[in-house]
Amino acid sequence: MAERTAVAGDTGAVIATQGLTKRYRGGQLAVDALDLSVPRGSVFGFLGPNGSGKTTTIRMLLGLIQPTGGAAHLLGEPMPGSGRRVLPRVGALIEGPALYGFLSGRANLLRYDAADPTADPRTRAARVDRALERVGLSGAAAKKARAYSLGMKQRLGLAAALLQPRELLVLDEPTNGLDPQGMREIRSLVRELAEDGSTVFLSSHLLDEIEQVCTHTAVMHHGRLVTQGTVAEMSAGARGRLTVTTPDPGEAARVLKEHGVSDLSTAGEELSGDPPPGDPAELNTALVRAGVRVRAFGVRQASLEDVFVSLTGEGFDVAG
Ligand SMILES: Nc1ncnc2c1ncn2[C@@H]1O[C@H](COP(=O)(O)OP(=O)(O)OP(=O)(O)O)[C@@H](O)[C@H]1O
Repeated sequence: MAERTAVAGDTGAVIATQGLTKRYRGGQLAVDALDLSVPRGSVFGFLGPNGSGKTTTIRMLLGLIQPTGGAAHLLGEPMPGSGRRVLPRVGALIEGPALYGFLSGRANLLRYDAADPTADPRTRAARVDRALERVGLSGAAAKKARAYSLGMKQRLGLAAALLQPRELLVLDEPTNGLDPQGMREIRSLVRELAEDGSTVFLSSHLLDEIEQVCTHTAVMHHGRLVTQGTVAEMSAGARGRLTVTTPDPGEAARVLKEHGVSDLSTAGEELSGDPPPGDPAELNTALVRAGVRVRAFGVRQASLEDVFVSLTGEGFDVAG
């Protein structure tokens, strides 16, 4: 789990929404009264199952679609009204980068840079080379983009977002469709970018990705914000899962139930359940006193999945 925290002494939110709402024309309420606050310097994971409203939120934040209600501020400025002024300070990667397959990686970036009226043409080549280097594509810069793997394309998209220094990076499912190696590369790049001082806001439907990379998270469910805060606080706030390994599972289950353990399940010699508040050592003592032979006893730290399940009463269904 990431241990980094937001930059000390600077609590300004780089993204703030108040009651942000989107109802699509067909009547679908995709985002429902969202109050989001993304601290400067955080790696903020916007987590939710498929269809929970993440992309819709990002599109509203970047001024790509109009909200039906509420307000959004990006870097302290109202959106979409201040888009022209704010968006040059924001790098974005949404729904896969738009690339020309017949051009090399470098030529693609040169085009991106040329489309930016604030970019000095005299320093263009150096900027492009630096961005390629940043994402580890210098060696493949002359290759046509259509020959790139999905991970390389994603990195090229990130390079485009990094041509200028950015205060905020907004990445919509940046590891979607990547193999484990590609995912690792993108995740370590995200960490590096954050270490260099950018705030990174990334959406994901992968719980472990958020746990590995992010300092903060907001959890969405059916268009509503379920919770937000630091990843560490959130996991600490939820009670972990108790597991006991014993050759006497029947007797163990009886004792654990009697001592307030709920949602018990047994698989062979292993039992698991939600422990009651208090010191779990008491449960172990009770088992031993009752003559249960305990081979292993532990409380696994709560994961974000436990938090999600406890707050929504539903499993975290990524296909949902
Ligand atoms: N253009 C649209 N018109 C109507 N409904 C839409 C439109 N775009 C998205 N929706 C619906 O709004 C809800 C939220 O979708 P959204 O794409 O924001 O979710 P998501 O969390 O980003 O999911 P995914 O990861 O699958 O993209 C879904 O029920 C989706 O079907």
